[in-house]
Amino acid sequence: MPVTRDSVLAALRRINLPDGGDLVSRDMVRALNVEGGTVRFVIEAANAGQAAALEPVRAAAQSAVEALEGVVAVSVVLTAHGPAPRTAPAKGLKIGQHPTPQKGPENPAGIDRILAVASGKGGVGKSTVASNLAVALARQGRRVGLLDADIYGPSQPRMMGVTRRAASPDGKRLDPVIAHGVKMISIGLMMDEGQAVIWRGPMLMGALQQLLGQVNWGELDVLIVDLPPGTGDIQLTLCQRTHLTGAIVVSTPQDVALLDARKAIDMFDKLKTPLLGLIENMSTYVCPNCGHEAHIFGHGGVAAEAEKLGVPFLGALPLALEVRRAGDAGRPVALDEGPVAVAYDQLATRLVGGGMA
Ligand SMILES: Nc1ncnc2c1ncn2[C@@H]1O[C@H](COP(=O)(O)OP(=O)(O)OP(=O)(O)O)[C@@H](O)[C@H]1O
Repeated sequence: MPVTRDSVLAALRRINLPDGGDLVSRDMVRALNVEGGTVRFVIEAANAGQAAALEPVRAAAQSAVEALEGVVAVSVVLTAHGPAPRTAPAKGLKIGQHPTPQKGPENPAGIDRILAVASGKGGVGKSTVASNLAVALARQGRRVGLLDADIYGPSQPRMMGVTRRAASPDGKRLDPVIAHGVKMISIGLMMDEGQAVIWRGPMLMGALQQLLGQVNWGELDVLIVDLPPGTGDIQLTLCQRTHLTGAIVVSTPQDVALLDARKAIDMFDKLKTPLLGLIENMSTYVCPNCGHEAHIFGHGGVAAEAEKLGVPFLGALPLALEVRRAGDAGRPVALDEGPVAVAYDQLATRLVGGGMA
């Protein structure tokens, strides 16, 4: 018998909440979607504190739905309706200082690999790729960190759906926040939205050094670093102060983006950082209404460039409305099913298979 919306709701009515009522009577089930044997829904708590306490309820809801006849896969996400209370970093820890001397390149203890996601030009989807790749790797069971090194324009808090501040229990080191199974840190977790960072190069370099070394990353298989666009101080600091496993360069197929991508590639070459490959983002657009395929920014230019340079072409990612929506909603598209999620899963598989993540 195929599973229906009603049978899912009936199962959820049997999940009681610690403070009375059940998930349905308390109106906490959102975005219930039943497609074939796949069931997805969101449990929406009133605030982040309640959401944290409801993890056992989420697990019980997942098991109850999985047990229904006809169910093949279940995805249950716990979110908070309101923003979490902002806790300022403890006194004594200030991000933003001049760099401290370092003997040579070194990786923070416990981090096996560091991958940089870079682009020459802004707005080509580098942060989108970084967050989705992080999530796709975490879904494959890798222990993943995500460092938002775009100090002037941090976008990972929004893309990963984090509104709380990073805490520093001892005033010396920061705890990363955990979102969608990924440990994340960003200067955006220490500032109010709309507040600007106005630092010169040395301060940026010092801040990056802190975000790498003064964060309780724990054991990570891979740390993904979302770089700012271009070829500036942050890129230089990362390449010179760590042993980077390698860099992935994201570009759209447009000539003007490729021109800048070439500069980023040249920079990694000069800094002796291995280039793991190129990704073509916003490659094709398939109209959801008529199925017509359009190439808004061109198509195939990045693959051709990769061939010319003799570096791997890691894949083409479509221009899709759900990618933008998912980024804005703080829930990377790679968390769900669908063609874009499959593309990210394949990219993650390729990197894991090659020992790069
Ligand atoms: N494949 C895609 N399909 C649809 N929208 C996309 C896609 N990739 C990125 N976007 C959207 O394009 C915008 C820019 O993407 P993103 O912030 O990832 O680019 P960026 O290269 O990191 O930019 P910046 O230079 O600001 O760091 C975002 O709104 C994002 O949601």
